[in-house]
Amino acid sequence: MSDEGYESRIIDGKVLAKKIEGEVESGIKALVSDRGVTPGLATVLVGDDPASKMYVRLKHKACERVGIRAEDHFLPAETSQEELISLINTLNKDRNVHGILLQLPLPKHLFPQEAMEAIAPEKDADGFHPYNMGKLMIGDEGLVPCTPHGVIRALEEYNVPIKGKNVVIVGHSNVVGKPMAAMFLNRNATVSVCHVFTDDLKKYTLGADILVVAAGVKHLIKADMVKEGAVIFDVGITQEKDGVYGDVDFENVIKKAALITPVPGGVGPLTIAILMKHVLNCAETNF
Ligand SMILES: Nc1nc(=O)c2c([nH]1)NC[C@@H]1CN(c3ccc(C(=O)N[C@@H](CCC(=O)O)C(=O)O)cc3)C=[N+]21
Repeated sequence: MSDEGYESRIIDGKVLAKKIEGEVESGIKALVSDRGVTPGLATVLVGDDPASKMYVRLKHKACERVGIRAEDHFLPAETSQEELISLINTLNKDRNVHGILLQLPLPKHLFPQEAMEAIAPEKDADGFHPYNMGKLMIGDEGLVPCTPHGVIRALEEYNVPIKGKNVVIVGHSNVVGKPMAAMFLNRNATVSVCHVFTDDLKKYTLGADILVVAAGVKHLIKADMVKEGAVIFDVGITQEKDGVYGDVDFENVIKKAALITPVPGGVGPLTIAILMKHVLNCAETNF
């Protein structure tokens, strides 16, 4: 690696996202011409949190690029659980809606778990429904969460072996850490999941051949915490006035990493491209 510049160590999420979106676009063209079906994604946003609004907008723009019909359902912050479930039931029955995305987090008075369970499992583009999560857990990967799916796709793209490798995941959320661990276990990696209560984080991260960090703590991972030659995915996003920061101290950690994702321009665009792929998959299997 010493004769290569740092550039080559960077996993460019935008480039990979473009490739995936190209595949999705072709798949959609085929579906439209073979069956006359245009995939549809319904996004549901409750309340007007600016970050959530931006993420939903990014997803709609991606839909436009690949040829997915996107509908935007905006509910005011004071919406009741019953009203939210009622909208989801309507979308479940709508034959032109193949994927449903309930943007998280929800306002505090609502129950996200119950709302996600209301989504028809076959329309669960996010892969958050307990049915899809359960299938993932037993090694039957259908609709899986987009970010972990994107990480696996990137490893495949760069021919990084997984079987028998030491994988360390920092963060045990239902949306990233837990499904990520299941996907690596399904591929026979040795998996450690660290989180806020982990006693000595560095002890684990130093042993990682593949490190996935999804803690939401700016620059949590420093250069002295990673192994030389590690492959590192930074899932964190901390928005500050002067910019967006990841969970990894990129400038310094890149010197030791074989491959690393930047923030922004890494896992984020990849996640959105995979979401597009899932909507296509939903439309292909359920029209
Ligand atoms: N049901 C649900 N599904 C989600 O997939 C979901 C969600 N809720 N809630 C919030 C998180 C966050 N998320 C992001 C996706 C893309 C970028 C992304 O593409 N970011 C760009 C721009 C970053 C910036 O400028 O702030 C980048 O990283 O380059 C970021 C964040 C999806 N989420």
